[in-house]
Amino acid sequence: MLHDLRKIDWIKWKQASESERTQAVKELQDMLTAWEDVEENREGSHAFYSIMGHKADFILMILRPTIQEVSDIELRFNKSKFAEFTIPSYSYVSVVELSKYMAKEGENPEDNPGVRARLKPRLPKWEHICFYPMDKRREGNDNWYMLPMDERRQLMYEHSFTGRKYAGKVKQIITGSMGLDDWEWSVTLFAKDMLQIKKLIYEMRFDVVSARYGEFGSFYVGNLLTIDDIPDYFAV
Ligand code: VOV
Repeated sequence: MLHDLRKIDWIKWKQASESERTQAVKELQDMLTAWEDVEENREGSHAFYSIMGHKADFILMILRPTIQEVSDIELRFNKSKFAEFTIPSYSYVSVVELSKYMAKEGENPEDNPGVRARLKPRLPKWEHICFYPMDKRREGNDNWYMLPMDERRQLMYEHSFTGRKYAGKVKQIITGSMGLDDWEWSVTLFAKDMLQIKKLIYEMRFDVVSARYGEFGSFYVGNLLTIDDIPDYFAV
């Protein structure tokens, strides 16, 4: 998975001719339409959201079965007319992975339909997004990686208990990035009501796994941008 966060160079955008802007918007819409087909065929997924605040103007998330496919999309995106008006502000590379805590002994995970669906997630097109990277702490007595497996499993169970209270309200996509990027996981949350994200994260702060062992990077939050919303969003 690639999280690609960029700013729009609004000055350049406003200075461009009407026909250049139209071409750029159309190229973006065409790319999103092509990715929707990929998603329909269950060969990947994507998300496109505007981002609030100074850290970025939009986030593009791309999920594909192989890293080469993700790279190709990034390259094609960079070569588009639309990308000429963007300035990279953050990016994150990670991979969908199966839990070591929930695995059932003796079961081939590929035989479990729930597991197969987990390996090929379809990002929900809910109104709001929240993305941040995180680590598990390794400091003095608070070293997650020195805890016995049973204790970690119990703490993760408590974590999932809090999370499950938000079923239908917040959907989480946790992807692993050890060895791939600067933090250990990316956390991406989707919600129909942004306040549910805030409530969930607040409640989780009291779970030992977050209170004692969680370390967090910058938070990015924003709103869904559909293909039909795009012309209005970029109208100047
Ligand atoms: C909708 C909320 C929600 C739910 C239901 C949920 C459930 C679960 C389950 C069942 C599991 C374990 C198995 C697996 O699926 O991997 C996890 C795992 C994980 N989680 Fe989670 N999580 C949520 C939400 C959720 C949030 C908001 C965060 C950020 C923490 C915070 O304080 O800001 C988070 C983090 C993680 C991480 C980093 C891992 C991997 C830990 C590892 O050491 O491997 N998570 N999570």
